[in-house]
Amino acid sequence: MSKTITDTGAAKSLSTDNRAESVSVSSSVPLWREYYEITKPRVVALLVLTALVGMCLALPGAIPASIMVPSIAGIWLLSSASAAINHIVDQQIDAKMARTSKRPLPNGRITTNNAIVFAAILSVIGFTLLYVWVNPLTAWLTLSGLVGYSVIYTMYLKRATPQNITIGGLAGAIPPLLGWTSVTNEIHPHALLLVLLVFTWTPPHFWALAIHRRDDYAKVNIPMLPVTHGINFTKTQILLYTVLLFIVSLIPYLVGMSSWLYLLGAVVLNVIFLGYAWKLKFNAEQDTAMQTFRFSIVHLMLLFVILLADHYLLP
Ligand code: HEM
Ligand SMILES: CC(C)=CCC/C(C)=C/CC/C(C)=C/COP(=O)(O)OP(=O)(O)O
Repeated sequence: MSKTITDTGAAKSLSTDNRAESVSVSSSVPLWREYYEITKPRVVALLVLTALVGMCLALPGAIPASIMVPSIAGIWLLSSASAAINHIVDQQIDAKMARTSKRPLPNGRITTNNAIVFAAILSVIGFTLLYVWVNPLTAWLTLSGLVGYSVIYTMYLKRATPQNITIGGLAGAIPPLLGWTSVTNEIHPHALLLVLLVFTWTPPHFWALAIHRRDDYAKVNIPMLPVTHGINFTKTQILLYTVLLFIVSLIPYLVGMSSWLYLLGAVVLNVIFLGYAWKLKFNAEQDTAMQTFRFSIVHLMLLFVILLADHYLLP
């Protein structure tokens, strides 16, 4: 893991599985950082935040550390493993897309075999932590998230249908339920509501980026919505999903799960999101799609932080 390698343009053109061994490349980036990178750390951090909030909302008081620590670690490890598998499966298309061409696998800085071993180790440790120290329900549900993302979405849906991310989005939406089942061992309707929130948020989150990166996806024949149905149609879908997200965001207040603080936060965040989606559809500038994508991340993060604040400040 301590081997240092260099990144020259030559590495990019190699196409065998032994790229990292066969090329002498140098990079200022240590190897552990390359492994860290294939876990999609920032995506997984937000996923874990939603799991943490799901966990905290399941009980009125504090969560015992004996459950919280193995649960968060297990969800983190299995999500990271699924991201690493996504990097392994997608390395050929990643090599051809501008956004992803510098990733460690297409660049040969990590070999396929080493990435497989890495993902397997993370998976086994993560699953064991959840199964032994949390509960089997959470372990199996988290594993279904891994299979949903790295097998069903990445290997099949992504290449098969422009609805890939609406269906595949379920895997990314499941963490709040995982947090909840960690402490209660049951599937509660309120946890499913949190899943629905992330599920409805995913299409505007991703399609905003897909508009910006449309040509990348077209180049590698990935049937993302802007490629198959055009940019205008995608913008309409984004706008409709942000309206739907607005409505879904009100439900936690309407069913008495959260109180006025959450309602206030949800309304403000969704008005802003709707504003971005409106601008994207009717008055877009060069950077509006990327601004919408970036705001989607802030939106989900703040929405879940506010859910948490509401839960503890206004019990
Ligand atoms: C099928 C569902 C999803 C798709 C297709 C998707 C797609 C993407 C893509 C393509 C990127 C850009 C990554 C990059 O440039 O490296 C991204 C970034 C991001 N996504 Fe998603 N996403 C999905 C679900 C989620 C979920 C459920 C979360 C969290 C709860 C999430 C959080 C993030 C974050 C935080 C980033 C920014 C990462 C960074 O700055 O490096 N995404 N997403
Ligand atoms: C166990 C569990 C809960 C798993 C969580 C699944 C997970 C990590 C979801 C993240 C979704 C995501 C970033 C999709 C993008 O994949 P992409 O291949 O379309 O994007 P890319 O081109 O950037 O690789």
